[in-house]
Amino acid sequence: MQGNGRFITFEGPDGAGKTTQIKKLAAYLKEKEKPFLLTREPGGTRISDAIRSLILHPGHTEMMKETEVLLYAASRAQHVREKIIPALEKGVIVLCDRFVDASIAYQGYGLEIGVQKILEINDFATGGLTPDRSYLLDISPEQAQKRLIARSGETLDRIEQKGIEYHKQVRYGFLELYKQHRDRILLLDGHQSEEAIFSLIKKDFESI
Ligand SMILES: Nc1ncnc2c1ncn2[C@@H]1O[C@H](COP(=O)(O)OP(=O)(O)O)[C@@H](O)[C@H]1O
Ligand SMILES: Cc1cn([C@H]2C[C@H](O)[C@@H](COP(=O)(O)OP(=O)(O)O)O2)c(=O)[nH]c1=O
Repeated sequence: MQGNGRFITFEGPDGAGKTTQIKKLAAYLKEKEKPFLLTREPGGTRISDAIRSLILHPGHTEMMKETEVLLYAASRAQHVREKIIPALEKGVIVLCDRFVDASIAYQGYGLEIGVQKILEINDFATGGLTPDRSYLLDISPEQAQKRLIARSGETLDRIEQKGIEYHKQVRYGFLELYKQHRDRILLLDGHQSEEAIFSLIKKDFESI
């Protein structure tokens, strides 16, 4: 860990409820007057947000998987150095919607690039920064798809548009990560109610 802050990430397939839960934890910290930073990947800085638009653009169908991996890592490198580490050094609690685990699940497993390659690239990108705690929301691809279509009837981005097989592979990747990092990752069943999930997160957060 860097500095005195705590680095907390939220992970899981699209539609699992990460954004909902991270906002609840942020509201809880605000109420307790604890300094926190709410951020997300890809994004979080001006440069990282520009990279996000490049990656998720629905028209960029010709994007090579190697390009995709490096763009996520480039976005992360900027985010870690410009925003996350300075906040941790000031003792701020950093809540981040997705981090390296997402690259392992989506690109390592989903795009079949392999975990080792993703780890090498991301180790360079992050300088070895690892979350203190990660909340992994698990959900079936079928349920996730229903939620995404219901969510404001928005158009699905380039990743969300990929088929159900890709998303099954991503979910499998996240569950494999959990098996290897039980000390860092708390697995939560995303099919439960928002309140039930948050009470588990709150209880865990208070204990770390
Ligand atoms: N536990 C839950 N049960 C039912 N619907 C949920 C739950 N959590 C989130 N949702 C809804 O599902 C959709 C996706 O949730 P969101 O938090 O945006 O997921 P993510 O950030 O993981 O993609 C939203 O419309 C949200 O209101
Ligand atoms: C951070 C990251 C995200 N992604 C993907 C997952 C999402 O489909 C997309 C955008 O993430 P996100 O903004 O979390 O989308 P959502 O709120 O719908 O869950 O980027 C990767 O494939 N690799 C990564 O390293």
